[in-house]
Amino acid sequence: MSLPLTEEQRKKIEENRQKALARRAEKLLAEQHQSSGSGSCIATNSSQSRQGLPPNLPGDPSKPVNHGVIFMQQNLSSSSSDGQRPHHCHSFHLSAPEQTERTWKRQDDVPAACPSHSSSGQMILTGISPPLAQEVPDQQLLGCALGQGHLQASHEARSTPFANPTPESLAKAKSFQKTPASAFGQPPGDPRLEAKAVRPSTSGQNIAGVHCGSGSVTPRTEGRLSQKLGAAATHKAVSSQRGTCIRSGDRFQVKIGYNEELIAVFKSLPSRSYDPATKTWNFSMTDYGALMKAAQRLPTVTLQPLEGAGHSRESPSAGGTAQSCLPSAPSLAFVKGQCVLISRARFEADIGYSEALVALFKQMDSRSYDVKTRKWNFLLEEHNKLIQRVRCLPQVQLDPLPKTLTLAFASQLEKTSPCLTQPIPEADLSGVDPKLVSSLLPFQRAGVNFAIAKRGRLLLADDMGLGKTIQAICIAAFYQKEWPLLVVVPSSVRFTWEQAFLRWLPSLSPERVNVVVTGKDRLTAGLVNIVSFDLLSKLEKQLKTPFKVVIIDESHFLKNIKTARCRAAMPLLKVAKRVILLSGTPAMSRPAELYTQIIGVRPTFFPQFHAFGLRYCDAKRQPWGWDYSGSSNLGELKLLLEEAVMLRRLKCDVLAQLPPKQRKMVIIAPGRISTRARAALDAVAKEMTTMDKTKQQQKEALLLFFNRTAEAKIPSVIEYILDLLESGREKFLVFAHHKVVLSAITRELEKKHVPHIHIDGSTSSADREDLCQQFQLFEKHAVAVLSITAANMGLTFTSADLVVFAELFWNPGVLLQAEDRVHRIGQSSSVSIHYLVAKGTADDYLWPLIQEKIKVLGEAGLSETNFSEMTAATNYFYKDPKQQKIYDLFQQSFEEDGSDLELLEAAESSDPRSAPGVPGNDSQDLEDTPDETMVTGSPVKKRRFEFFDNFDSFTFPL
Ligand SMILES: Nc1ncnc2c1ncn2[C@@H]1O[C@H](COP(=O)(O)OP(=O)(O)OP(=O)(O)O)[C@@H](O)[C@H]1O
Repeated sequence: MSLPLTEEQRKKIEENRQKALARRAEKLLAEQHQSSGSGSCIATNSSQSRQGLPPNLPGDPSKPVNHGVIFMQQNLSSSSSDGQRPHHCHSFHLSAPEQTERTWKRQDDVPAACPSHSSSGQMILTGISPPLAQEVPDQQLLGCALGQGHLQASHEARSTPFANPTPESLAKAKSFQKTPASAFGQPPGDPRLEAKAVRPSTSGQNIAGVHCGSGSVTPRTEGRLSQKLGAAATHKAVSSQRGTCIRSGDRFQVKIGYNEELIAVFKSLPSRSYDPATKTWNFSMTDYGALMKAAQRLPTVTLQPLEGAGHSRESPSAGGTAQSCLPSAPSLAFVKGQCVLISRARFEADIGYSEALVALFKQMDSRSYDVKTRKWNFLLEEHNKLIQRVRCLPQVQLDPLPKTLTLAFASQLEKTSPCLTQPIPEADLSGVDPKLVSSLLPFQRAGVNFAIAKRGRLLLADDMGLGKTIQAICIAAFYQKEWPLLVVVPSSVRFTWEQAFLRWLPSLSPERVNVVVTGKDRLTAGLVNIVSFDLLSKLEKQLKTPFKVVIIDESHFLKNIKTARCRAAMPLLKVAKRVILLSGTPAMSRPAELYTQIIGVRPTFFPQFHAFGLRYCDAKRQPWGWDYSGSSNLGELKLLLEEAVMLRRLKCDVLAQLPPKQRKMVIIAPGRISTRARAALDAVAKEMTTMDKTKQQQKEALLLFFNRTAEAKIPSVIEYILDLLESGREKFLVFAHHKVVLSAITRELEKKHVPHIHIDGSTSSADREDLCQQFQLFEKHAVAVLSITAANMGLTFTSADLVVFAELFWNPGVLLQAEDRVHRIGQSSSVSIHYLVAKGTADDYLWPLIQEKIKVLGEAGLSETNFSEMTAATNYFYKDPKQQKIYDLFQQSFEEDGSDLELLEAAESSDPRSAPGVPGNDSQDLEDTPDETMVTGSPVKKRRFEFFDNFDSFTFPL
């Protein structure tokens, strides 16, 4: 056991250690000099030294880039081994001799701004060459010494990583402000004491002197640097970092070198803004008083107040109290704020306190004071009067409502309208197809009226499934005289729109509807021209005369102004007379997404995005530019949208008018079917009509056709699902039959990281239940990929209200049961069902077949479905006699007793790739195995066709 060291021995060791550290620092400096030749600092790379110090973010406003500020690393001899920066300055003994131990470096030369520590936790000094240090003005040096001055009273002292002020470091920096009080043995937090402690006195005694007074130091004076420091230490007022406040409009900026404590103060001020160009902070005048007060408490800072603002630190009043040093009125009294709309009739003044202003408010007839918000509000008709009067108050700046708002609410502002809410007049729809008009639900009719009252320019933002299509067609038809009409839609629904026009406007000849399918097509070939967003951007140059009436479906696709689709569409909207934007989710995450849609409808609103961003996106200046991802004044934005741009009804608002189920036939893009798939389909169809086949061969051919259809539809199905997700559909089911389709969908969802579940014939009963529960509980978007035959019964998915059938199935009972996974007890919404139907495939026969069967069910009182109306109205039926033959074949095959089971079994055992004479049999990527091959003999398979015995799906009350 060794004897304890004597005091003298300890001192000696410490002295030697200090010397060694100093030598090492010098050596490092010399090395750095050699390597860089610039005299800049060395950033050592001890991993320990970087702990908790994130690398500098480029342009971080808190980073003292190019401030020309130095910081100091110290190695003092008092004890503290916790490795933390001290919070109390009494452990900091600032004296010349001690400072000779310190080395200095220019912050902008220090990548990590962090001292190195030896593995034992001791700091390795880093530094710059003495000449550089000598160039630094004294007050900066001392400013840094104090500012960074959590001078570590330890051998393990660490410098402050001020280039990377983390929240913790800032918090510590703030806590340092309390140091003076602590230094006097006072409990921290007494501002007056603190102010006294830090305030330079007229006697010339400075804070450094005060602090040093209590410390013991080893007198040792070496070199010019230490002399400077010594001088600095004894002349605090001279040495503290000096800065000035400069007025700039209604704000003021602070010109000063980098100082961590001061930055912490800056960051605590609500109106702060950092200008990376000038590398200065600026503030609203409302924060002036607070800033000066806080700056006065910082021993390291001397801030020259604004001209005419009263006393500065250099000329403190004789009394010497903190308060006496504060700049006084008039600058402090300056208040700035803005008017904000709070209802269709009223606005409030969002502004700080000013006696004169309150006196003025009290003169307004419509004044009202909200005790909760502590703000005054007024009728809009007094807006202009108030603004005029406020302009006479020199210390007040109250910004009026933006011009856009005054235009939108002109009738209230100018008091031209006697009542607040004008009823929307009933539009005269006598010129529109009566079939369409009579089909409109009451809320849809109201939507049409609203649109016409807005002269055909609006954003119709009804919830999904509320029938925006029928309303848009009706509005457009009201302006039929101004056609040709342009309809821009996601490519997956081009043909659905064509069908909708034909369905709702029977007077419109099908030849006059032009669906643009390729980049070679003409954009103006029809009276109604339907084009996808992507093709529009390729074809808009074709346009010689602009369209006067334009519909944009899923208009949130235009949310990003930089996209080609947006660039192509916006000029068209600007010149069109009528603009009907449709979206169930106009903004999915932030108000900025609404901008293009707002100016699409009202091009004069907020001509500059920046003005919109400042008001509604909480725009913040960042070193890399403006950040518009936030939100502000949302109440006002809502009022503006409702007044002049948008109509939005939610499903729950109009539930009573909606049927419990709404089915939609979605004609998916034939263009997406590859040439090879098309050839395979044609070959099978031909074989079905030409060859004299046995019954078995016929069924095989039919199943092959069914399988080929499945693979041909995959790209369109995936496109449709992705469009649904992009449109904000949160939860839905996708049913398919073939494994190849189910797997392709699942793969795509995995690729896109969309939460999903997958249930097919191979999923065990226990897993099904678990997956089902998972889906029910998913809070955000999720897709359930389900086998039509393996998941069509016994499962509840009421947390979704949309079912998509990627494939048709010949047995409508199975389809209806599948629909009822969502439409059942527990469902509180109207359910949408989308059947994806591909022309030129087996769907051409399956779809009418399903209609027929459903009709029979309906006649037997077993179904309330409206399938047939959809098909008949859209002229879906085939006309070619050859097709008739195939249809007959389908019908015969499926109508024979037990054919379902037989066919399915045949399908399960068939391998279309091996079928003779079928093009594309060499396909590598096709897996035609129908679903459920794994469950041969399972009760599920037997049960699935017993739907006629299971009426629950038709009779369950909601
Ligand atoms: N008045 C109506 N009469 C008959 N069917 C209607 C009516 N209104 C809507 N539908 C049907 O409801 C279904 C949903 O309508 P639509 O597709 O227009 O909704 P949406 O609001 O555009 O939904 P999404 O935002 O999901 O596209 C369609 O099948 C449509 O034909």
